Amino acid sequence: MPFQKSDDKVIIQDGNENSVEVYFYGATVTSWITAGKERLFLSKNAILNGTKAIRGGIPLVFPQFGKAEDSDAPTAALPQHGFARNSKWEFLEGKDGDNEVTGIFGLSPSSVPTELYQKWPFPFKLLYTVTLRPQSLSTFISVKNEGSEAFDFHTLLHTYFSIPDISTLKIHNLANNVFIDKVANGARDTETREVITVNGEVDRVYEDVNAEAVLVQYGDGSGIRVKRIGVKDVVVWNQWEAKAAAMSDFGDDEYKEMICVELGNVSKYVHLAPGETWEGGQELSVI
Ligand SMILES: O=P(O)(O)OC[C@H]1O[C@H](O)[C@H](O)[C@@H](O)[C@@H]1O
Repeated sequence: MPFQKSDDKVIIQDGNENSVEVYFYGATVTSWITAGKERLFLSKNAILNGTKAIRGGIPLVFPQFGKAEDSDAPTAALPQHGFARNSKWEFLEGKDGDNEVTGIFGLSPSSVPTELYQKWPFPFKLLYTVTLRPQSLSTFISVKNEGSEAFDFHTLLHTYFSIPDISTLKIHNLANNVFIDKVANGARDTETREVITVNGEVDRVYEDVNAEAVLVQYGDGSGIRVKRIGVKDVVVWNQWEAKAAAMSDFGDDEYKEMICVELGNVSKYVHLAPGETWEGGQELSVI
């Protein structure tokens, strides 16, 4: 059976040691196993009962990344990262294809907690398509404006990768892109490094990046190729020691075992006219 559904999640398997687990809460992918190996990070302190966004895996950001900077923005009243990660999605369909297995999840306003939806009351339909192949995982979002006025949104796949050791991590293919440094009060700069290493807090939004894919590479040369499909920006985040210690749903030392490389459209809003659909996502493949 490729789809094992329980009350709170579905596990999608291809019968060849590859699987992906998706919680209905947030449609959060919490595990991706290829060749018997876990590729995503999920905190040992993650809260999985639907009372807080899941700390790890691939939480979905919509319709606001972070907090809106402009207090007049229609998303200004929303909590950090919007409401998609705090809503219970529907598992709409499972497809068992040739060499791939797909789960499709949906979110409509009626499933968003009322107190959140009333802060951004635009009619929309989100579809989230998760496709497992032997060496890769694709995750795609589509956003449809079902109302009679345009709306603006951000969206992001906030992927937490499980890594053996932050001290040997290398991130490739972000050179020559402009970034916003959230650790330096939003200062703008241009990345000069061909190979990014992480030895302290990092929280950067690389805008409109030039490379098709970012490589997340571990000390032994293996890693994940993170390919952009229809999305423009890449966020790199590791909260490091002090912030990790201050987070209730994150282990004190776990910052050494994870890196977030997040693809989406967050430096500028996507403007969506009535009746229009926007689509974008990522393909993660093992290197
Ligand atoms: O703690 P959360 O609301 O899940 O946010 C976690 C992180 O998400 C993104 O990576 C942002 O760039 C960070 O500034 C933020 O701290």
